[in-house]
Amino acid sequence: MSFMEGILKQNKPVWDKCIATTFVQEMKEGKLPIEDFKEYMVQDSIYLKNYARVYGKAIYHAETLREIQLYYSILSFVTDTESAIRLNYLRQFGMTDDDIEFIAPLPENQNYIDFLFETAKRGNGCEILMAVLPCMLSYSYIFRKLAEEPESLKSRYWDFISDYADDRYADSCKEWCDFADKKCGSLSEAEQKKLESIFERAGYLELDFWNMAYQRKKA
Ligand SMILES: Cc1ncc(C[n+]2csc(CCO)c2C)c(N)n1
Repeated sequence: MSFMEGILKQNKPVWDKCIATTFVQEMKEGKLPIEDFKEYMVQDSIYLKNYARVYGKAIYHAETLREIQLYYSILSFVTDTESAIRLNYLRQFGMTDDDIEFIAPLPENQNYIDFLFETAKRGNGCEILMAVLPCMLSYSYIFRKLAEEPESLKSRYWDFISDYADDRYADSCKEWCDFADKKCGSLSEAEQKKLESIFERAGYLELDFWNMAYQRKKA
């Protein structure tokens, strides 16, 4: 089993917990109140802007031109492709990316951003890669599972679900895993353990993010 295959296997339980959150289940069923989805979209816009900043440091640590090209292809996905549906929703809410600049991140979001920045500040290239990968890989895993369920097709959020469940997106995830295997797969066991713990930590922060809107409602 390759380094990344091992990591994916280890992290499936956390990603399944993400699927089981009230937020994700209600999104699949189409029952999620639009106000909750709005809060998620606004928070996610803040998150994505900060997520993109971490790639600056990843590129700084890059060892080859190929690596730089891979990082900026991911970055353009974050700021352009991924943005299309998000911007569409923001428009429906009467907002643009400029409005996002005035909104504060909720604590769960801030925690995740702090973790990304902390890893970017102190970590090496592999460590930074482990912090940013779960975000991409967990979404493909979660949304492909959702899209398999017929209920999702009828959900008002189907455009959002199908976007991340896309086959081309899954292919990109496979490429990013192959890259991570090449970059980090031959490190010492101690170093790989450290990378695994960073990846796992990011997975739990993803789970907190999914629980965020629901937590607020309960409070
Ligand atoms: C909290 C949070 N976590 C993950 C994603 C998903 N995501 C962020 S960047 C990216 C693709 C990079 O090519 C993907 C799939 C999100 N939107 N918000």
